[in-house]
Amino acid sequence: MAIQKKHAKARLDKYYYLAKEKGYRARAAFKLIQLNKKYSFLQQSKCLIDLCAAPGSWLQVAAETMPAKSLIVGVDLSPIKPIPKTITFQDDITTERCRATIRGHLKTWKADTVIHDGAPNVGTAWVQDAFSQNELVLASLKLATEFMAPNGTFVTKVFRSKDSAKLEWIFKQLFSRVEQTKPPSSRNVSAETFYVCRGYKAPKHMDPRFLDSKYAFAEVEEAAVNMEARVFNPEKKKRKRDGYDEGDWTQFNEAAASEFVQTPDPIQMLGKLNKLHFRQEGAGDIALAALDRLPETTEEVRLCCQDLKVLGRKEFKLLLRWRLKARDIFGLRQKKTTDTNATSASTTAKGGKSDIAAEAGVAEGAVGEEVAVVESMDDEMRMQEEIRAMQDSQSKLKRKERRRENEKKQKEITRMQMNMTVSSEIGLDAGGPMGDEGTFRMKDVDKAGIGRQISQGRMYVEGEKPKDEEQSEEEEEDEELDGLERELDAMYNKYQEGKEDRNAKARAKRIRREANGEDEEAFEGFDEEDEGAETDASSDAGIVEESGDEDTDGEEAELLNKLVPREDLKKGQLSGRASSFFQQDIFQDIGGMEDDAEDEEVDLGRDSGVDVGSGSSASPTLKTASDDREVGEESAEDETEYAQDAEDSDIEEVAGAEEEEDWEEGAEKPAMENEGRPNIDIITAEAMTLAHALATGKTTRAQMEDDNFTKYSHRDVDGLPEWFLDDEGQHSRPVRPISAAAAAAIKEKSRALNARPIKKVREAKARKVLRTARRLEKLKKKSEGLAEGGDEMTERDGANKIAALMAKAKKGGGGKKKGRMEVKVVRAGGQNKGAGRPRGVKGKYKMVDSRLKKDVRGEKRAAKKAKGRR
Ligand SMILES: C[S@@+](CC[C@H](N)C(=O)[O-])C[C@H]1O[C@@H](n2cnc3c(N)ncnc32)[C@H](O)[C@@H]1O
Repeated sequence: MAIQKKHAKARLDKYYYLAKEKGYRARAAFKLIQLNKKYSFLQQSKCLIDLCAAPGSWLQVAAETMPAKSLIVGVDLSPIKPIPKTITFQDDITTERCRATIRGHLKTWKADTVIHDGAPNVGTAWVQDAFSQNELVLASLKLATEFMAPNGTFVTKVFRSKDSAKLEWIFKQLFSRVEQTKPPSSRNVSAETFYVCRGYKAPKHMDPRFLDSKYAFAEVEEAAVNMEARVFNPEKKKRKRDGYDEGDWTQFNEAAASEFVQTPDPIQMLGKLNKLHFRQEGAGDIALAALDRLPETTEEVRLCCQDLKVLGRKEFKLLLRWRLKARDIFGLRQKKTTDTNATSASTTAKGGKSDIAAEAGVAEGAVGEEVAVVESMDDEMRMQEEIRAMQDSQSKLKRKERRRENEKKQKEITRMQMNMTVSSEIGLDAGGPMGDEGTFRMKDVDKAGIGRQISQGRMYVEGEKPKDEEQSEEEEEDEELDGLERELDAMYNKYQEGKEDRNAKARAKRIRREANGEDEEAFEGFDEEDEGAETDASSDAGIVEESGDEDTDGEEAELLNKLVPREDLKKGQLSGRASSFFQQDIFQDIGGMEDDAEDEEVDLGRDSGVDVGSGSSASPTLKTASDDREVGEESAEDETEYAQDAEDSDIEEVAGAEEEEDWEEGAEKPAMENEGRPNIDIITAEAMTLAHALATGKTTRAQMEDDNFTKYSHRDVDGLPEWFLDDEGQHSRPVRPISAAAAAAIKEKSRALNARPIKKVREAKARKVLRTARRLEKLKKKSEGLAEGGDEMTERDGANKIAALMAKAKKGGGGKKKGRMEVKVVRAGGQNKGAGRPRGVKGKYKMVDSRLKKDVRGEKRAAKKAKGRR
């Protein structure tokens, strides 16, 4: 009972209270108000019928919105208390009697609007409810078609269910504009939705079965069946393609993989579903069986189908590519040129070979409702079709593999050209470019003509040199693949957009990624991201490339080109991330950094503010990467935080620009230095560790340079797809060791940042400082005046006055504000017994009694004890 009460209470939302306040009989009034706000049908109506109108809130809204002297008729199973300007009666809208009564009230009039908010009386199961609600809708539509004027508007509530699509189809036959909408006042948890059907076509003749629930719901499905397929084979079997089963409102949705192959909108499907399955539920599911047997349906594909929600770009493309292949094989895809496919398409059209193939005519580009049919077909022909398709796919696969192999080898050669690798696997024999000593000689390459091939962007291994036809075919295929790649990219972006529409988190993630992406690009050409950050940081810490260094040759100069003095960084030679990082106000006015640039490397550690000696040992131990992963992650997070802070500070700068100008001499500016040292804990823990190691001689610069040559140093990014680079950027990066001291410093820095007051507080404080400075300035002028006016007052009087003024100004007084009035504490009891002001007490007073005092003290003691125990 209690639970029920709570539930009922929870339903009392703002619309309930609003309805009460406005005098509407039900909160439902707001649904009509909101619908009318969107479609403005009431203002233009002179005659309205409200079907299922009790208790009458829609009638109330209609009466107050429609023009004066309009005819408004309302009917309901339940009695409706009289409403001014309306006619109401009690009846069942599905009966003939109700129809006759309406006719009696309307006489010769025709309704401009028919509204229906009927709901079957609750208590039955949901499915049952939905069905009778749909019946009610049909009954109301039937009345509407009888009493509505051409071009009239019909508004009805529909519960979302399998049949709502059928209802929509019926509406669309009778009205020129049909829109489905859910007004904000309709609870989200409710399955109800509203259809606003405008422009009644008023057909002269209508089959009575059209609006009969017994036929109507079945007929719609029939009507939507693919007409072409029906011509070929009148014996058709309907396939369940109209969404999910009724009442299936679960979060987990799956569909047969064959449906994914057949759907004209794979993106929507991937976005909606959790899983694609290969379960063959009936013997008739030949499509699924054939798909399951395809060699293209690899383990990887199956794995991707298992959980669609975790698909990344790569997997997403894999599935789409697989779908396209399957569609090719089953003849579902209309290929542009090749004869084979043209033949396949024509045979499909003529004979309807496989069940999927039969759908080819429906599949691509079909808009709206698509109901597929399973054709009966000759088994042998189907087998032949499948065999042929498989053979096609096999030969294609072989060609592709061959090409891939060639590309691999071509890459291998390019790498060799760059002296990156000495490979014996590139399939080049003794006459090849490998010299006697195993060194690679470009001259030999040229002799073999390989160079020319490379420059042409293609490399074939001897003995495999393709014929001209094959080459052109491959080129064609290349182009097609490029196109496909672009198409897949576009599809993936569309899918991501859809995901972002649904999910704010995904949106935020993308924005963050985009922001970071820009910066990552800035690091391209050097090593990878982290190393870039490291060197940036190092340069900030004052690591300077000594121009005349013997060790530094051209290559090293390139490698170290990020180790530039801070002034250069300031001049805008920073990477995107670094510059946004250094825009933080924390970096402004940092003294000593310029000096650092001229200092020896060894000064680094000291200047960096890394407490070299802190910790138990004089030289802090370098922890292993895995030990410090957490810290590393934290520092990465910190960086993002900084980047965001940098943005914030930009905004603040704009906001505070005026105040900045107001800074006066002598006014206290926020300290930018940390106990005289520059706050260089701005850099990452990794960079700190590095600087520290350099400062303490744990590593040398040469060693550092060597360390920069890692497998991440030179990435061959040419021709690599974007998704791959995305993944690489995210996961393939070196993990550098971080010292305990650096980790501690970074943690401390985070703590300091977190402890920073919020912008508003900082602004308020700055304003206060500014005000004080202004007051002091004013006072200075005043005191000068006083000192000069020595005739009237003695020197001492003048000094006293100035001192008093100064004290007042510092206290913040001097304005109109009065000082706080003192509150006198009076002990209750004794002569202060009884009500009223105690004798001899003036101004504000507070009565305390000893008991209360003791109680308060006792409570405090107890709380302290409890805290101590914890
Ligand atoms: C949600 S209420 C309507 C509220 C109404 N629009 C208002 O603003 O006050 C649904 C109404 O449909 C009525 N109803 C259900 N089946 C009906 C039927 N067969 N004939 C007439 N009214 C029916 C119920 O009696 C109920 O009052």
